[in-house]
Amino acid sequence: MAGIAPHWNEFETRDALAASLADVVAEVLRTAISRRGEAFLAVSGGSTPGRFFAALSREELDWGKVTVTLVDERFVPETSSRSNASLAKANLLQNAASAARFAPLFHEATTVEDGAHLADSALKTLPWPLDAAILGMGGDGHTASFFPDAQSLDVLLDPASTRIVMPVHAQTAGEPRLTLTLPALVNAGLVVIHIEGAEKRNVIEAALAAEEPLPIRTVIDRAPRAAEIYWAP
Ligand SMILES: O=C1O[C@H](COP(=O)(O)O)[C@@H](O)[C@H](O)[C@H]1O
Repeated sequence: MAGIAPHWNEFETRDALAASLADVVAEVLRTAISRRGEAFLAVSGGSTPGRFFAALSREELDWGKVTVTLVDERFVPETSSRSNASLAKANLLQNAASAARFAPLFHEATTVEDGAHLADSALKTLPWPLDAAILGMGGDGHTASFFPDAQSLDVLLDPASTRIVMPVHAQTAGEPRLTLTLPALVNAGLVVIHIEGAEKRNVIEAALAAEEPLPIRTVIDRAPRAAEIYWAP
């Protein structure tokens, strides 16, 4: 199923991208606060969002009315260097944004399945839909934790899923993971795919051209509004 074509936003530098994306997301959060009294944002982990986090953390808005969660997480505690929660807390929930509430995906549990149930219940109490989902993408075409080799990928990408958080097992992912489901992500008011470098641009262009979609293509195709791709070399 081909969906709405994404909209490309291209920048000469990664700093320019970060500043522009931070301005856009801050405005989305301000508008949500004025419309419904609160705002809800999901961000990615990985190596890409650092500059964006730093710029967004300095935006002036009523951060006390903002809830921040993650699009995905490794099944590791915040003490791990691989924790996306610890990355977001150290880089986004700083400066003005230190007043925001953080809703983690990781919960102490014996299995990632139990942890995902705990996260699902906790996140169901939050003000859905997301106002903005800021996705990244790996060089293999995964986004959130929708890895091409994930077990039951079709369940994770089920547009009719009633789950918000699901466990993920994928050989290429390293440890087990937790991910927001496809509907939880694509129904955000703003869906951004933040990628940097020629290699990732090639991956996304190939995914958009290919017959057999990679997970990134499924997310783009299932978004009810055009996904916004933010790219810099
Ligand atoms: O595993 C992950 O990787 C992707 C991409 O990360 P990057 O280091 O290539 O920027 C990220 O979007 C995702 O949230 C993260 O868990």
